[in-house]
Amino acid sequence: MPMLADPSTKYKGYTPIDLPDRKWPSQKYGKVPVWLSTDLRDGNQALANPMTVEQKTLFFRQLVKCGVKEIEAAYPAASDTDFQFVRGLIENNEVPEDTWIQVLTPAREDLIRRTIDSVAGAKKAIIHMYNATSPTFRDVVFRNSKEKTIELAITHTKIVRQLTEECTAKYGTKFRYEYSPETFTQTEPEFAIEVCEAVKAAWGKAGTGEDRIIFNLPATVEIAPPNHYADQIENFCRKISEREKIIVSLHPHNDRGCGIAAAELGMMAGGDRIEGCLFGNGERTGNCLDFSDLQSTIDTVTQCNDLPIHPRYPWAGDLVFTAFSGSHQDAIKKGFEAQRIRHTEAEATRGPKYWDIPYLPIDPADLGQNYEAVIRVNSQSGKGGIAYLVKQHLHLDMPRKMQISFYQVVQAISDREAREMTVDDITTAFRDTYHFGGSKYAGRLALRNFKISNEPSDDPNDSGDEAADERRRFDGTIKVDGVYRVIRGNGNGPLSALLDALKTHLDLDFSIRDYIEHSVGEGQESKAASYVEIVPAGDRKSSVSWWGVGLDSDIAGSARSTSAIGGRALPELKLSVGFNARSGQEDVASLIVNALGLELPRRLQTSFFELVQRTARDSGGEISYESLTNLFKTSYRFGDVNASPAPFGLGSFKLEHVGEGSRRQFVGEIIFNGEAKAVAGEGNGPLSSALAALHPHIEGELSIREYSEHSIGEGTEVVAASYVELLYEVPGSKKRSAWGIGTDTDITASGIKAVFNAASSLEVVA
Ligand SMILES: CC(=O)SCCNC(=O)CCNC(=O)[C@H](O)C(C)(C)COP(=O)(O)OP(=O)(O)OC[C@H]1O[C@@H](n2cnc3c(N)ncnc32)[C@H](O)[C@@H]1OP(=O)(O)O
Ligand SMILES: CC(C)C(=O)C(=O)O
Repeated sequence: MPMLADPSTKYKGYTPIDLPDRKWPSQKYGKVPVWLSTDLRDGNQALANPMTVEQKTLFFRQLVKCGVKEIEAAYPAASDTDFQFVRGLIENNEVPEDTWIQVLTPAREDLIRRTIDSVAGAKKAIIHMYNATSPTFRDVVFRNSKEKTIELAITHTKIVRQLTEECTAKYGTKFRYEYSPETFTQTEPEFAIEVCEAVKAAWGKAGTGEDRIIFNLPATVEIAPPNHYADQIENFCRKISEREKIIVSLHPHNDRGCGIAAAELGMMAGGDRIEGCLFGNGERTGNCLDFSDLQSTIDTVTQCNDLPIHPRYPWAGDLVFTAFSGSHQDAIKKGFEAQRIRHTEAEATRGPKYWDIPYLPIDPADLGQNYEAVIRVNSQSGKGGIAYLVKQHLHLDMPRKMQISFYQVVQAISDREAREMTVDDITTAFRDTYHFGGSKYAGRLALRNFKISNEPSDDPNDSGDEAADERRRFDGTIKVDGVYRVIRGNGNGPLSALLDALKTHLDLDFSIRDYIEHSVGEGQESKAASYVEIVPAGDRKSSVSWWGVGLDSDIAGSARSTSAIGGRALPELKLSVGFNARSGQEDVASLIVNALGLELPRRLQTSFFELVQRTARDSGGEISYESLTNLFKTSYRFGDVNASPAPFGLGSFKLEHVGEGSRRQFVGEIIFNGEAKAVAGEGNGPLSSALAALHPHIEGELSIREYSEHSIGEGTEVVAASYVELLYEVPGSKKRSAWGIGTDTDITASGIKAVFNAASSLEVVA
C-alpha cells in the first residue's frame, strides 16, 4: 500500500481545548503522586496469554514489596481466573493492612455484582467503574445520547453504592469508589465534567481524606501531545465542584510514545494519582517519514542491532494494534460496521472517508499491517470479538443472544486451557458446538433431505388453496445416531412442521424461541444463514436453550439445531404393522432407507405401505424386518431378487442432443421378453425420449407422473437412485399406475432403468 499522499483526507484533526491562561507550565513539580499499579488488570488484559493465578500472585507480592499501596488486581467479572485470584488474595491474607485492592467493572449490574462479590471480606477495596463518554463511543458502541450516557453512569453508581453498603454491613469491608469517564481525552471537556458531577451526586458521600471519590481521567488512546492532556486536566481540576473531595487520577496510554510525559505534565496540571504498569506494559502502546512498509524497517533494524523490538513498542511492536479485551473488541467490531456505512454514504456524496474506529487511532494498513492480528481471543475477551472472528472466517453474523451463548463455550475452553484461542480454535469450537460444516461435525441428529409442502386441509368442503397456504408439512429423512429415520410433521411453517415431526417420531419436544436469518454472499451464489433458538416445549421463558445454525441455498433448509438432545436416549425404530399397527408409513420407509439406502418419495412410501398392510393382514398381522425388505425387493424388482424376469429391459443406448435446448434422441436396444430390439425416439429429456422409443412397440400410452432421484454413498462409491411413477392408458381400459426404481453409477441410466421397471410392473402389452 503506498504512503497516503494527503493524510487529512483520511484522518480528522482534533480540536485541542482552548486554555490560554493555563497555569501548569509554571508549576513546580514536587508533589508525590499516589501510585496505582494496574499491571494485573490493564496490563493483564493486553497479554496474549493472560497471567495464571500463580503468576498474578507472584506479581502482586512484588508490587507489595515495591511499596505500592493501591493495586488494581483484576477485572473479576472477566474470567474465573481473575475472580478466583482476588478471592485467593483475600482468603490467604495476601493484602497488607495499609493496601487497597482495586477491581474494575463496566457499568453493568450483573458484572458489578460479581465484582463486589470478589472483594467481599477484604479489609479495604476500591470499586472502579467505567463507561466511555466520547462521541464515537456514544454513537457507535453504546448508541446512547449524552443524557443516556449520564443516566448509565448514575444508575450504576447507585448500584455500586447500594451493593458496597450491603457488603460492608455483612463483611465489614471498607470501600472507596473510582469512576472513569473512559476516553476522557476524546470527550467534550465540559461533558466529561458534567458526567463526573452527576456521578459525584449519585455516589452522594464524597468526603475528605480517605472518603474522597476518585475520578480517573484516562487518555484511553493517546491521540495528542502531552501538553494537551495537561490542559484537559487543569481545565477539569478548575471546574469540577468540591475539588477537595476528589482525587484526580491520571491514566495515560502510550500510543504516541508520550505516556510518561503526559503523566508528568498531568501531575503539574493538578493530578493527584497515577495509574500505570511497570516497564511500559499496557494496551497497544504509542511521521511524516514513509512508514507505509514499517515491517521492512523493523526487519533491517533488528537484524543490524541484534536486539528485538518490544511487542508494545510505539507503532512497531507486534501487539500495538491487537485487542484481547472484550470491551475493545466489541467497540472495534462496531466501529468497522459503522465505518462501512459511513464510507458508503461518503462515496455517494463524494465526501471524505474519515477513519474513526474506537481503539484504533490509525489504520494498521497505513503501516503495512493487516487486520489478522487486530482481534485475538483469550479469557479477557467477550462475545463481540469472538463474533467478529466468526463473521470474518465463517461469514456468519451470529445474533446477539447466540453470541452470548457461544461466548460461554469459548470462555470455558480458554479459562480451562489458560491460553490464547486461535482463529482455528474458535471456528472449530463453533463447528463442534453447532455441528456446522459437513459430516465431520455432524451431531446425533442430521438432516439428510426434506421437502416442505402445503398440508392438505382436513375440511372436505374446502376447495384447498387458501387453507393449504397457512399450514406446512415437513417430510424428510434424518440420521439419528447413525440410523436413518423418515419423519413427517405439520405446522404453521417449515420449522414448526419439523418440530412436530421430531415430536411425533422421536419424542423430542421443543419450541422455537428465536429465529433470525441473513444472506451470505451475493447474486446466484448467495446462501441463507439461519439461526434458531429452541427451548423445551411450552417453556418460552426457559433459562436453558440451544442454538442451531444452518447455511443453505434454501432458507427453510438452513435452519437446523441438533445440540439440544445432549446424551438423552432416543426411541428406537420398532416395527409393528397389521391389525394392531403402531408403526406408520414413515417407520416402514425408515426401514427401507436403512436396509437398502433408498429414500422413497412420499407417494411411493404410501403405495408400499398399503402393500405392507395388505400382506401383514394376509399373514396374520405381523411382518418381520426381513420379510418386509424382501417384499419391497420383489415388488419393485430391486436388487438380486427371485422375481420373474422383467418383460422390459434396457440394453445399450445413447442419448444425443437435438437442437440447443434439453431435447434428446434415444437410440439403443430394448429387451422385450428376452429379445433385443433396436429402437429410437425423441423427447424433451432423457426419460421422455426413452418412452418415445418404447411407444411404437406397445399398445396404449405411458406418461411420467412423478420422478425423483438421490445419491447413495459417498465419493467414488456413489450411485444414483431414481424413482419413476408411470401412468398407463389403453383406450377402453382403466388407467393404471406403477412405480419403478433404478440404480446406476450414471444418473440418466438410473432414471431410464426406473422407467423400464415401472413399465414391467404395469404389464404393458408389447
Ligand atoms: C479501556 C479499557 O481498558 S476498558 C477495560 C477492558 N477490559 C476488558 O474488557 C477485559 C475483560 N472483559 C471481558 O471479559 C468481557 O468483555 C466482559 C466479561 C466484561 C463482557 O463480555 P460480554 O458480555 O461478552 O460483552 P463484550 O465483551 O462483547 O462487551 C460489549 C458490551 O459491553 C458494553 N460495554 C462496553 N463497555 C461498557 C461499560 N463500561 N459499561 C457498560 N457496558 C459496556 C458494550 O456496549 C457492549 O454492549 P452490547 O453487547 O449491548 O452492544
Ligand atoms: C477503564 C479505563 C480506565 C481504561 O483502562 C482506559 O480508559 O484506558
